Order: sequence, then C-alpha cells, then structure tokens
Amino acid sequence: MIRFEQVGKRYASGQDALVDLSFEIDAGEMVFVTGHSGAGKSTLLKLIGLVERPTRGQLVVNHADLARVRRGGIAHARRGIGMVFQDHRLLMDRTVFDNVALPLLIAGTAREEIGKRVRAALDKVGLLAKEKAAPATLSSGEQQRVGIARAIVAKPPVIIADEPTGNLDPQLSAEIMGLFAEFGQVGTTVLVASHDLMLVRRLGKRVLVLDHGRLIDDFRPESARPGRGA
Ligand SMILES: Nc1ncnc2c1ncn2[C@@H]1O[C@H](COP(=O)(O)OP(=O)(O)OP(=O)(O)O)[C@@H](O)[C@H]1O
Repeated sequence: MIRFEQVGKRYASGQDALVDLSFEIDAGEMVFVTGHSGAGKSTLLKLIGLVERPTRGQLVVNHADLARVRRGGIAHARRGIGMVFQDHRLLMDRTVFDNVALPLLIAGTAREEIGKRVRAALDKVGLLAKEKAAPATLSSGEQQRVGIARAIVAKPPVIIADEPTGNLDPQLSAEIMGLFAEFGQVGTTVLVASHDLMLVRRLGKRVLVLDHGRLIDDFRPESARPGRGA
C-alpha cells in the first residue's frame, strides 16, 4: 500500500519537482505514472524508494511513515521495495545469477534458500538457462529482465520501475509490461513510470498523470476498477 498526502518535493536548487500530491494505491494494484519530461515521474518513484525525501506532506509505504525512517533505517525500509531502472544497473563483472542474488545476500538469506529463490525469479522472467551468463552477452531486453528478476527475488510487497521499457522495441516493451501486470495479480503493488502512452493505454490500468509536479488526472479504466480482477 502506498499513500501520498499533500506531498511536496523541493530540490536544494529551489526546483519544485512535486507539489501537493495526494493519492492512494492499494496492495496488488498496478498503476502507471505518466507526464511530460520533467513532470516529476522519477522524483515520485525516488520518494517511494527513499532515494529522495519529501520536503512536505506525509508518505506511507508498506505501513511505514517514510518521514520517520531515519538514515540508519533506510536500507531496511528499502528491502520492502523492488526497484527497476531503465539502465538496469547490472554488475557487469558478475554472472546473471550473482546479480539476481544480490538483494538476498544483503538481507542475509541462507545460501540454499538463495539458489531456490534466484532460480524461481529467473524462471519467472524466462531466463533460467542464462544463470551463468555474463550480462554483457545478453540482449538489452534480456538485461532488463535480469533487472526485473533482481527486483522481485526478495518478494517485496512493492515494485517501482522507472521507464523500464525505454530502450526496448514495441514487442519487448509489451512483454515486459505484461510481466509487471502478472506481479500485480499475485498481490504485489506495482508502480511504473512511462511516457509510452500507447503502451500504457493498451494495458487498461490506472494512470496517474503529472504536469509540472502536480497530479492533473487519476484515470481508472473500467477494467482497472476494484472487483474486476485487475
Ligand atoms: N537532483 C535534482 N536537483 C534539482 N532538480 C532536480 C533534480 N532531479 C530532478 N530535478 C528537477 O525536478 C523536476 C522533475 O524531474 P523528474 O526527473 O522527476 O521528472 P521526470 O518526469 O522523471 O522527467 P523525465 O521524463 O525527463 O525523466 C525537473 O524540473 C528536474 O529538472
């Protein structure tokens, strides 16, 4: 669950990236954030991922008031959030397996459990056969899927993805978005920033539209209404 209550973010430069933002996302909902370049999409995701902190308002993620999370508690709070980046941020000198295992190693998961979970995550994104490969030998769609496997391996209740299909062709983009939609079906809350309006529309999910840091639309297609299995 994610709740923004009159959240504002002003960067040290004086730039108001988000202004008076209020909305709520239920557990298991998949929601897109869209808007022009500079509208505040990345900033919104960064606040959820504790990469940036709000300068106003209240932000609750996984029942934790993020304003109350102190510096020493950030790593722990982040364990409840899987993050996917456009540039995947994979470690190129490690195997696919090691990249996906990283969040589990950080969390101190037992070795036998790590093997099981990493393979389950790789299976989910269709890359089980590539566990020993170096990321550099994979296509960009495959690298993106490794990044997604890493984000889901610790089964976080919330997944945030910033332009996860930015460099991919339309078919791969649709496949990646389809994967995110599947995570929603098993109770994971998924928030995806994307400027690809065609793709966003096709998926028929709820869409938050930002304009100069303000929420100007919160659009729920019929299929995304509660009780519709969305
Ligand atoms: N670290 C920062 N310091 C100062 N200003 C910033 C910082 N990061 C972002 N901004 C500004 O905040 C506003 C929102 O930026 P943000 O990156 O959230 O937008 P965006 O919608 O993700 O844009 P894009 O689609 O181009 O990635 C922009 O005006 C941007 O210049």
